[in-house]
Amino acid sequence: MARHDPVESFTTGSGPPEPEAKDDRFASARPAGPTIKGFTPAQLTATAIGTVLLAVSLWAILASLDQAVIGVLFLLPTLACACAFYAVGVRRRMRQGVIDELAEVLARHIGVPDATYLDIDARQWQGRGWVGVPHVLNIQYPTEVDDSAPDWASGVAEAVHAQLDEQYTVGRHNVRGHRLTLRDPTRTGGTLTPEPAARADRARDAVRRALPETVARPVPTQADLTSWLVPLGVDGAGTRVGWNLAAPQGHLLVLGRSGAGKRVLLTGIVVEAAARGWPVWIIDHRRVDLLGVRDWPNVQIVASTLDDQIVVLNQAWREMEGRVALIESGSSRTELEPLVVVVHHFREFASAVADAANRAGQGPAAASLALDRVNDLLRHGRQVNVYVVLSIQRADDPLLREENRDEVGTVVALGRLDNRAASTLWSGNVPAEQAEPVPGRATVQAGDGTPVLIQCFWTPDPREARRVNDEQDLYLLDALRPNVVTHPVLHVQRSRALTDSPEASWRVNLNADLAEGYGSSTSSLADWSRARTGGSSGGSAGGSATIAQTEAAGWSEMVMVSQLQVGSLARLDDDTGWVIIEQVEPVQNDGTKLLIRWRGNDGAGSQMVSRTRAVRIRHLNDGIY
Ligand SMILES: Nc1ncnc2c1ncn2[C@@H]1O[C@H](COP(=O)(O)OP(=O)(O)OP(=O)(O)O)[C@@H](O)[C@H]1O
Repeated sequence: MARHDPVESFTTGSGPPEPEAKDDRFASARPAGPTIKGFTPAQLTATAIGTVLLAVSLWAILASLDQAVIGVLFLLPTLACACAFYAVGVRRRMRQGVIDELAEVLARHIGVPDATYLDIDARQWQGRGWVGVPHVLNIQYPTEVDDSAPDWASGVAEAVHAQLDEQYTVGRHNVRGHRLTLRDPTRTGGTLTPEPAARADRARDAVRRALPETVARPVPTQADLTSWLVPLGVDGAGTRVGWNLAAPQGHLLVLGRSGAGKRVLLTGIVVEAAARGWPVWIIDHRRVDLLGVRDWPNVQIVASTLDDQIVVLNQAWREMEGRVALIESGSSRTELEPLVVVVHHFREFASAVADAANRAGQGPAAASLALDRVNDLLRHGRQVNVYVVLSIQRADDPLLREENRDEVGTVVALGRLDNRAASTLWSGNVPAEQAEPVPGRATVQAGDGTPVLIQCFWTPDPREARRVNDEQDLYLLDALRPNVVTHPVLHVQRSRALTDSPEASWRVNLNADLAEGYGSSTSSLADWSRARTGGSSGGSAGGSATIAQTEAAGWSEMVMVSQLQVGSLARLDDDTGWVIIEQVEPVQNDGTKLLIRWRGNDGAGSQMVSRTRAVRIRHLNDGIY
């Protein structure tokens, strides 16, 4: 297995990242206690309840003195007062909610650990319905905050403007007291924060002119293939924007509603990873979205049933644990090649796993298996070069906990996000322009960098391209397909059939393994990965033994069509299935193709196939079928 040297072209460095240093500037800064001016919502609610009780008691006393009518005359205005107290309490709570959200956004913008480090005193609520917006804001921040930049205060005003959709001017910036006062423009002079709508319109027009609607994925050069930067698309200036696995947080999160372009983007990522010779494991919860890459070289498995998906996730986790053990026993991270684990439609997958666990009568720990495993992979995977690509529909999905967001280096949000989701996702660093409703149009943020608008590369679905016989797409796929297959296909190997009961199935899944080839084989996936990385460098003696064992037993492999021979047992495509090759002839006037005549279970046929297409063959003397 090839070692991965650092690649110079990386902007953020490549190769195994060092653990990041923690920001301890605020270690000694005590969070300011929240300052709530006037009555709290709870006090107002208590007053309302007290008033109701008072009114009812008064009425009861008067009624017992045969003065019920006078009692009602007392009761009605007092109840009205109670309602008013209650309504004011509710409004207070809603205003407090607005300020809490603003504090979250500002905490990220200012760079304090969380919202409790800020004290925001919001006053003069006016306009905008019943709740209103504050026209004066006093923001007290910790002394550790670096507010020396000349545009620091106006930057905060802009962040408040983006969150509350109201213009502010900087009323006063008390640098010594670490207090910033923002006011609405009618009360004080000063520079208005620019209107987001106008800013966004200008930026959107510029981007619309610059970004094309379809950009075919460029065929990787030799230099690209040694890089850990996986191209995602192009920005308005035509510069490639990529996912850098070697960045401090290596994983990738893909967000987007139905039809936004997740499948196309994931197909591209799989193709790029496979071209670099990295193994790819796919959990495709919709079952058919990524089926098109099932026969792609180096895509070891596309798990489309829930049972298989559970096994693949579990095995990815075990693989990670195995790699950690290798590192603990002295191996170097640079000996471990990247393993890319794609979890497509994570929300649905996690829910389905929870349902399966409940059906099987398992406890809450089992129900959160998918979530826990993915969290572990996100947290520790990159230390051992196991990288997760997570796709999910909504940016505000509660499955994406804040700490997960910190583990994910690159986020691609396809399509539009609402303001709230955007400010949470981009940590207050909200992009000036929203993605247009064009498939594949996305906002990308790498680390804490500025989010950029890109058009994701178009990568055809190999199955679909074959089905509709789209010549251009087939040509592109031929060029993208790796010529060398470094990782064999895998299948789920279970100890026995899954027919007994949900409980038995659950247990069998947890103990199931992955094995090479389509048939039964003894080598486990974890062994195989380690074997490839440690084989010659002494990383895993057990792994080397596995390869030898596998080769003695024989296994299926991918070859180019030009390598097919008469008598080969080959799988040309999904339609023909496994066939025996009877003849291989050149095609007249087209040196790029070969005419293949074959015979299968359902009869014989012929087809013209590109010489460079990779097809899977099985060796007739290996005895595994
Ligand atoms: N990068 C792109 N360039 C050009 N067209 C694209 C691109 N991405 C997606 N499309 C178009 O949009 C369609 C829908 O894309 P895709 O299937 O990837 O969406 P999706 O987000 O996976 O949807 P779902 O969640 O429903 O599976 C594609 O069939 C394609 O026609």
